[in-house]
Amino acid sequence: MSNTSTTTMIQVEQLSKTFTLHNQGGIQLPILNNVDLQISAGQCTVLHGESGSGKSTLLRTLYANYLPSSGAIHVRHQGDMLDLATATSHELLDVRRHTIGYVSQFLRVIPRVSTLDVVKQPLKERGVADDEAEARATLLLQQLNIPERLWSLAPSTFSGGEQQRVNIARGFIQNYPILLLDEPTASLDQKNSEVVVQLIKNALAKNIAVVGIFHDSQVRNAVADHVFSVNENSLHSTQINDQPVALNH
Ligand SMILES: Nc1ncnc2c1ncn2[C@@H]1O[C@H](COP(=O)(O)OP(=O)(O)OP(=O)(O)O)[C@@H](O)[C@H]1O
Repeated sequence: MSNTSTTTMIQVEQLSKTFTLHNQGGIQLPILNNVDLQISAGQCTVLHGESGSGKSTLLRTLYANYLPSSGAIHVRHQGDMLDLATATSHELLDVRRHTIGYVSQFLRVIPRVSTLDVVKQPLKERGVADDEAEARATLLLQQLNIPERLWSLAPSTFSGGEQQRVNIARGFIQNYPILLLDEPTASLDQKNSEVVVQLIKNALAKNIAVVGIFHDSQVRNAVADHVFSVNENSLHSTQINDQPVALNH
């Protein structure tokens, strides 16, 4: 599943994140402590660790949802390395438009916006012609088994699994060089999980760097090139003689 490219797409250095609970007496919650991590093009890095260890916090910090307390997150953005910890808000928006895609577990639904438009939006924002955006959205919705009768409806009334698939279609519609996936198969049945595995493999074949959290061990083992253990702050390869190593928790 990986190719030979080793272009570094994200270099995390000594990243720490402490939450301060301002409405609870200013209590400090240290979550990430001096994390070092390198993410390469064309490879899938899985964040692993027990519940509450900080996997989602790390993923969100890589998307600049959270500002690091200290350390650096150097991202390859349009040929240069940009530190998200010190980037301007304008630069962060540009990174999100062109370089990093993020698929959260839950779709943020906008009332009255159709499924097709929700999926097309990232391409439209980049000025891609409507017929091209529509063709790509249609293909992804078909692949993800969203019935055509739902495409013109706003996804607010959809089931959890349908909403998650719309969100995945939206995340995969553009070939972001870096794709962050937070439990993309959490609400999906096996058939649709397999579609997501295939989409991830296709992305890796296009040299996209994927970072994900997958509680489903089958999905994790099917896509992981490396596992980053958030508890131990260590990165290890999962490939031994081309056989992924099973992680049982
Ligand atoms: N915005 C926030 N403010 C305060 N504390 C937070 C915030 N986000 C996360 N935390 C805390 O950080 C810790 C790590 O949470 P996080 O969601 O990153 O864990 P996780 O490893 O993804 O867990 P799970 O596998 O259960 O989803 C938790 O104790 C959580 O309560």
